[in-house]
Amino acid sequence: MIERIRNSFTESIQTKIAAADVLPEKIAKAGQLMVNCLLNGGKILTCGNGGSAADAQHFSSEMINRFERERPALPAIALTTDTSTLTSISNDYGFSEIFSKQVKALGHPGDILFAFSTSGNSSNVIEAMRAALAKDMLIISCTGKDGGEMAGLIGANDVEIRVPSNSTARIQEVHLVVIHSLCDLIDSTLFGDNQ
Ligand SMILES: O=C(CO)[C@@H](O)[C@H](O)[C@H](O)[C@H](O)COP(=O)(O)O
Ligand SMILES: [Zn+2]
Repeated sequence: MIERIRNSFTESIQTKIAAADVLPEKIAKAGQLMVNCLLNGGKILTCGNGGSAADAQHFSSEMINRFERERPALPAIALTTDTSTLTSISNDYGFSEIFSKQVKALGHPGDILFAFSTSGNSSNVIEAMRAALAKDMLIISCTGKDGGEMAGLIGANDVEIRVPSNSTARIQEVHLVVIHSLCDLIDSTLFGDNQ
């Protein structure tokens, strides 16, 4: 038991070290896109399944409420939380449309879709990306493994932040660091260096 626990910590640390080598430029570009979006009056829509749904909500709550300092509320919407909307879309159309219908309803040109999927192959997240493209929104994706089908939907102005790992759990653990890095970039760029 103790050895298994130690292995989880070691693997998580090693994945984060590998990610620190390859992801900073992608995260910096994503942070700049988010800052530009917010300065232009846009908002950020987030989505994902399971642990990635929690990640989507984690990010939007830090935008709407706060991260590490007092500052104005920032506009973000997690598309994972309205059970009436989620169940009715699933029931009437199908699970793969639960996010895309919300993107069609709420998304505007210049808004950002922040999409989480460790495999890059969740159909509802893929459909959300397609809906965002049709709305002239930008896409920032947090993925892992080989990027899946989502990787093929990323355009020149979008950003894919792909964690170099094949483990869903380890990928999710790095996604949380990415979320907090983005919050820090947004706050420091918009409201000054707090360090
Ligand atoms: O949190 C975990 C595993 O750590 C799971 O709940 C996981 O999020 C679910 O299996 C998701 O459905 C996986 O979807 P995805 O990351 O491949 O898009
Ligand atoms: Zn998990």
